[in-house]
Amino acid sequence: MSISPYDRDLYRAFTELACEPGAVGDGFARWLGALPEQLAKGLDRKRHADLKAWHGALEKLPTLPDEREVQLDADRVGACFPTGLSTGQQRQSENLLRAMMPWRKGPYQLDEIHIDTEWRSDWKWQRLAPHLSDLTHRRMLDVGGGNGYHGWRMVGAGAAFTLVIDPSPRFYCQFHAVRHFIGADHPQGRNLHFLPVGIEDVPAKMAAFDTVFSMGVLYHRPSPMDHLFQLRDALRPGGELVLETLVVEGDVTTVLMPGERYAAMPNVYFLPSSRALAHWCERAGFKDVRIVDEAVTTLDEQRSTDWMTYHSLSDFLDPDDPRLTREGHPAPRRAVLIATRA
Ligand SMILES: Nc1ncnc2c1ncn2[C@@H]1O[C@H](C[S@+](CC[C@H]([NH3+])C(=O)[O-])CC(=O)[O-])[C@@H](O)[C@H]1O
Repeated sequence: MSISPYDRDLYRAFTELACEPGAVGDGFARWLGALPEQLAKGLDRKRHADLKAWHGALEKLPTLPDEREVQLDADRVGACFPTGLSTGQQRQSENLLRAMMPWRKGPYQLDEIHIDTEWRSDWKWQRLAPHLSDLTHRRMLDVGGGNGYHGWRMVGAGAAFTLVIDPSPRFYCQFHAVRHFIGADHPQGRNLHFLPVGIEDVPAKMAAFDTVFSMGVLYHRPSPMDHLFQLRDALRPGGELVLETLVVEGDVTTVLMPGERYAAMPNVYFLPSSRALAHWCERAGFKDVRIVDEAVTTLDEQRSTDWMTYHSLSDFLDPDDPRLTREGHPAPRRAVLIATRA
């Protein structure tokens, strides 16, 4: 079996974790066995017609100077090079990064290239970060982590091992492009891993992660309680869940199931009130459940940019009443919930 250089550190980290005693070792040993098949399926060029072009762009990124300054915090996520990149390297990098558009999650600063993404993902992090347990030395899983923006913030906050899973092969390529700038051999570059799979591919009853994030995923799941059970089972007892999803206003019994589309998105199933969401989490085996943030998404946080030129939130709202989506539902409102696995 040949392992792509992009996935070498992923295998190395899984192999080390598979040697740990108890549930962690057992869970990662099972997952390690499934990795070749999962990677082959997630990166199957027959299923994803554009993958060849994104992969090609990734492979053409120029070799960068070893000396770099990595920053993974509120001011910037990215790296710069004290010796500078040549104009040719800057231009080539920017063209190749643009070949992976649309860039939805970020922003990133890769030397002088500012990737102004559709979402200000840093604002979401800023809202939830004060409520997290100390991430130092923790083992993290980010389910549906997009191109890895929040994963980099977890590494920046001191997490030991962070795994982003997301079934999008475009996000896999974007992640590795950012990692190329941060440095695959940089201590922080080595701590973040990406697997192009969905939550359904996480082995059953891992009980291995100290913290599990699921942000922007629950409303896409046709069976939200099953999603909560899967998140619970990935956590060790006492581990922390960070759950962010679309909600509606209402009491503990309120839940909206929109029609075929919600804010133009297909595959949106259940939008509970935040109190109903907390109740679901308690029923799923979580304790100390608390809603730490609830806010209507603003047009400054999600918008079209030079790096994501398609329609965005303003196009999905009722032009006469921005409190409603164009389908007549309440406009997107998101809650962040933190809970502990009982
Ligand atoms: N079965 C699945 N399992 C896991 N992930 C999935 C699945 N199906 C789709 N996804 C992925 O879930 C992500 C949802 S976006 C949230 C990104 C980030 N977390 C954010 O909070 O900004 C939604 C939003 O824009 O908020 C996408 O990247 C999908 O590819």
